[in-house]
Order: sequence, then structure tokens, then C-alpha cells
Amino acid sequence: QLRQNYYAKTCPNVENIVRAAVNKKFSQTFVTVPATIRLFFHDCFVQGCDASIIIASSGGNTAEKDHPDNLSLAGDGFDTVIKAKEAVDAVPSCKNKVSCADILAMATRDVIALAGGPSYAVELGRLDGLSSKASSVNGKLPQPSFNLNRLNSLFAANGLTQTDMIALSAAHTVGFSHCSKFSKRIYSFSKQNAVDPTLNKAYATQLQQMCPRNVNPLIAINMDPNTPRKFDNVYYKNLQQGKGLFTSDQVLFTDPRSKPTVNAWATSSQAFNKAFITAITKLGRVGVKTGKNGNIRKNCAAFN
Ligand code: HEM
Ligand SMILES: [Ca+2]
Ligand SMILES: [Ca+2]
Repeated sequence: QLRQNYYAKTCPNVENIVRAAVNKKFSQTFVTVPATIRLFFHDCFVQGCDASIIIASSGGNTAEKDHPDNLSLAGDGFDTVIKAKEAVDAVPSCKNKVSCADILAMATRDVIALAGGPSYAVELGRLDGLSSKASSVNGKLPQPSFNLNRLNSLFAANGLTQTDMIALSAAHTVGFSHCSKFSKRIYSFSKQNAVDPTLNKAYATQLQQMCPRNVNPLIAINMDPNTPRKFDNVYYKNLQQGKGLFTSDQVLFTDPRSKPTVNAWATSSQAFNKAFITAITKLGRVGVKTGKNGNIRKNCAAFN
């Protein structure tokens, strides 16, 4: 039921308004790019793309954003949506007409383009969800230790294929990770191997230098060691060289079921871009709320 130009009658300029707000945020910090993309993913995988992730905890309710799996979401993603919402609501005819969920979908599209990724038409018409509970996050998000079967089954539960999953994983072509998310791979992988043998040797040494044992837990490193600020298919070239940061990244190359796709997209950014647009469009359709199941929030961080 989503469609392009959903706001043609109510707020015809909405995409330009959001883009201007996102551009402004981007000029202040690049972090808006990875932070917004990841926010969209974590929103859609828990209760659908309904901005449930943006709700702040209050009173008796511990919201999704305070679940351990969401604590590393960067504040600049939330701020991007809140700033864009303010810009939309500053136009009298648009006030309280555009959902936070749709603003997040538009902002995600815009930051990807700003970082050099593919441009695409964004589908709109999502309502904002009416519930956000930390407990509902349990088991809904992938862990960096996941193998291909676990990745596939979690994505399949959201209507996404293995191909979609491989395409969406390329979001790790921008942004940061804290050392704790992969320290097992560089220090205590298994009885036989302290270092994960699927890791490129030189890259493993670099990671050990950037993430010494007992490193400050606030330290975060680039997930793409080559083009951390470009949304590109270098992600797949890195996997071919053993430079996938998480097990869940590297497994896409080591598992023979996904390797051919990695190789195809490492050689063709055109083929990757096409698959990515398909996949992120499908991601944007997950669990969309309509009718009585949602509303348009006045404040993205609180229920009306
Ligand atoms: C396939 C399974 C996935 C796993 C296991 C996974 C896991 C992670 C982890 C552990 C981090 C580092 C968080 C931190 O330490 O701060 C991260 C970062 C990130 N993830 Fe994923 N992720 C997956 C898929 C995705 C998808 C599908 C997207 C979006 C389409 C995405 C977008 C991002 C982005 C942009 C960052 C960087 C965030 C930042 O710099 O603030 N990830 N992911
Ligand atoms: Ca959600
Ligand atoms: Ca990159």
C-alpha cells in the first residue's frame, strides 16, 4: 500500500524539505550517513518500519532504543530525523501530516545518495507505531557472530531473500564499529586459532593495533578500511581479501552459497546498485502500519 508521491496532495514539497534538512546535517557531520541507515534497519526489523525505534523511554516504559542491541545506535541518526521533522512541520500545510517513519525512509535514501550510493525513488505512506518496548527487540536483530543460516532465517522472517541480505549488508561500507563487536575474532577465536583464519593477516594485525585488549569501550573504528566515507561496492572487494570486519560479513564470502553473489557485485557496481535498490525498497515495506495500527506523531520521540 506504500507508493511514491504519497504526500502529493498534503505536503507536495516534503522530499525537498527533508533533503535540505539532511544536507544541512551532513555538512555538520558525516556520521549522519551511517547513523541514519542503521537506524532505518533497526527500526524496520522490530515491529516494522514505524519509527518505534525513535521513541524515548518514559515512565514505566523501557523503549526499543534502550535495548542492548540498540545502545550503539549513533545519536546523529535520531537527530537527523528530528531535525527533518521540525523542517517539515515548519511549513504550515505540512504540519503533522508526514509520519516520522516516512521521514526516516526519506532521510535514509538521501544520506545514501550523499555518500555516493545509488539514488532511488522512495515509497511512502507508513504510519508511526503505537508501541515501543525493549523486550520486543529480543532476537529480532542479527548479531555479528551469525553464520549464513542464521542471517538467512532472520532476513527471511522479514520477507527478505539471501540476495537482499547480501545487498543490505553492504551498508557496512560506511560507518563505525566498537572493538567489542569483533574482539573475539582477533584475540580468542577458538582453541586452535587465537585469530580467525578467515581474516586477512595484515588486516588482523591492524585491528589488534587499533583495538588493543582492554581498549576504551568508546573507541570505534571504520568498518570499511578502504573507503569508509563512500557508499560503494568496495565492501565486497574487501570480503574477497579477508577484510570483512564481522563474522557475519566475512561469511558471505566464505560460504559457497553466497560467494558467487559477492564476487559478482565486487566486479559490478551497477549490478550491486540495482540489487541494493531492490533490497532497501523491500526493507522499507516490512511491517508497515496503516489505519488504526498507527498515527502521525507530533514528536517523533514520544507517543501523541
Ligand atoms: C547482516 C547482519 C548485520 C549485522 C550482524 C550487523 C551488525 C552490526 C554491528 C555489530 C555494527 C557495529 C555497531 C557498533 O559497534 O557501534 C553495525 C554497524 C552498522 N550497521 Fe549493521 N549489521 C547487519 C546488517 C546491517 C544492515 C542490513 C544495515 C542497513 C541496511 C546495517 C547498517 C549498519 C551501519 C550503517 C552501521 C554503522 C553505524 C554507525 O557508524 O553508526 N547493518 N552493524
Ligand atoms: Ca519499528
Ligand atoms: Ca565504502
